[in-house]
Order: sequence, then structure tokens, then C-alpha cells
Amino acid sequence: MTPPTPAASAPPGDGTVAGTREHTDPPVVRASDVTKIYTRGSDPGRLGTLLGRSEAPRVRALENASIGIEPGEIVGLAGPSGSGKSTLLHLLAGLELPTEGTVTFQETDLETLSNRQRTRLRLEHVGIVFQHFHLVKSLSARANVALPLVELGVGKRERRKRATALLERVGLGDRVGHRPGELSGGEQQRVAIARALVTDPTLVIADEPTGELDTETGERVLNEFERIADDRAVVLASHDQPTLAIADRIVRLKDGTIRGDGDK
Ligand SMILES: Nc1ncnc2c1ncn2[C@@H]1O[C@H](COP(=O)(O)OP(=O)(O)OP(=O)(O)O)[C@@H](O)[C@H]1O
Repeated sequence: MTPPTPAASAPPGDGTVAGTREHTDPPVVRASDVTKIYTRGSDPGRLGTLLGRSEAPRVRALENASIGIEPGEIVGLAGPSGSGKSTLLHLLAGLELPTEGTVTFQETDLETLSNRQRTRLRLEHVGIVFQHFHLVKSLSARANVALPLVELGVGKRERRKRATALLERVGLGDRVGHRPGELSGGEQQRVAIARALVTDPTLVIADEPTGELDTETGERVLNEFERIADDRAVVLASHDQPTLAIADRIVRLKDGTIRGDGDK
């Protein structure tokens, strides 16, 4: 399905993002000059201000960042802890909106969508893999993989068929009935990868997908991930060099700004 109401025309510029690379295809998702400011703790309110309490501290997690992700491209986000990797992933996935700047997903400015439309767009077009798997403990591997399809209103038969097929693709065809507690860490992450791909998303976001896994298991999971991501656009944040090695291009962040964007 196409995203709802394309509200923005093609963004300005010649398609070159961050001024470092030539881009030929229109990006799947593009962040243009995005800044994200978080407010920490609660606001002191009028009484707090009268009593001399200062305003809630603000964190500039990301500053004027621009990046475009093309179809079929695996982009790695590298940078020290707190440099803004997860924040950028959240903005690209439409989980949060920028404080300044725009994020356009296939030409749709996410700011122009209601929360409901944004959730729907994410469900249909974005697959997300987290470090801590985020599986539902009480559900089987197959039911976990099928969950996004429940939310999209896909019928039970079709859900089972698609979830089983994906579990087979990640080598877990003999584990479909197992609950997360009965699976190893690597197997759980493969279930999470299958769940992220079950809606056939255009964009896959992965935040430290191997962070919980030992080196050998991490490698196996990455191979699987690379293989079944096929020609989708992938953005992958990691501290781990072997994980970043699967990327076609690495974007380096420091203190909330992009310090480098280029081929490896
Ligand atoms: N919800 C939030 N509220 C307040 N501050 C936040 C929030 N999320 C992130 N931050 C702050 O924004 C900055 C960037 O955080 P972010 O999680 O994007 O970094 P990161 O590069 O992903 O770090 P890590 O590698 O440790 O996961 C940090 O200073 C962090 O403390």
C-alpha cells in the first residue's frame, strides 16, 4: 500500500544528501536538517519558577542532521554512546517527530500526518528490530511474528502462512510453537527479525541488533538478516565493527551531529 496523502512535493535539492555522495534513486526516507530536543524531568511549572527553580533541562540529542536512505541500501550508524544514533533511528522510523527540520517517507512529510496515520504508515512500511528483542513472552514464535499482521487486520490463515514461511527462512521452521523463554538469544533475535519483515516493509530499522548476542551468534544472526533483508532499505545502529561491516555506507555521529557520511 502507498503511504497516505503525499503532502509534500519532492524536497528541495538535487538529491545529494550531506553533500558527500551522488544519489541516483529517490530515497525511501530522508531526514532534512533535523534537530531533536528532549526535555528531561518534569517542567517546574509557574510555582517552581516563582520559587527560583530553573526550567527542565533540555538535551539536544540531534542537531541539523541530514541523511537519505536509498532502496536496497544498508546504512550503518556509528558513534559513541549518546551521540544520537537511536534518536535518528526513531525519527527515520516515524516513532518520534523532529523538533526542527523534516522527515519525508517516500515523499510524505511525516509532520503532515495524524498520529494514527503515522502509526499505520509505520506498521505497513517499516520493520523494526531492537536490541532486547521485545517479544511477547506468552506467545509462540509464530504468534509473535504474526502480531503486526493482526494489527493490520490480516486473516488468521494468511497470518499463519506468512509467519511460518518467514520462520522457515530464518531457519526456525522447527521452532514455530516455542515461546521466547524456550529459545536461545540468537533464536529470539531471528524471531524478531522475522517479525520485522512479516509486513514486507520498505524500510528496516535495527538498533544494536547483535548487542545481546555473543560474537558467533551475532555473526550468524547478521548473515541471516543481510540475506532476508534482500533489496530493502536498512538502517542499522551499532557500536560493533563486525555488525557495521555489513553496511554499504557508514554515517558517523558525534555529539548529535553527523561528522561523516560515505562509503566504507
Ligand atoms: N527520551 C529521552 N529523553 C531525554 N533525553 C534523551 C531521550 N532519549 C535520548 N536522550 C538523550 O539524547 C542523547 C542521544 O541519545 P541516543 O539514545 O540517541 O544516543 P545513542 O547514540 O543511541 O546512544 P547509545 O549508543 O548509548 O544507545 C543522549 O544524551 C540521551 O541521554
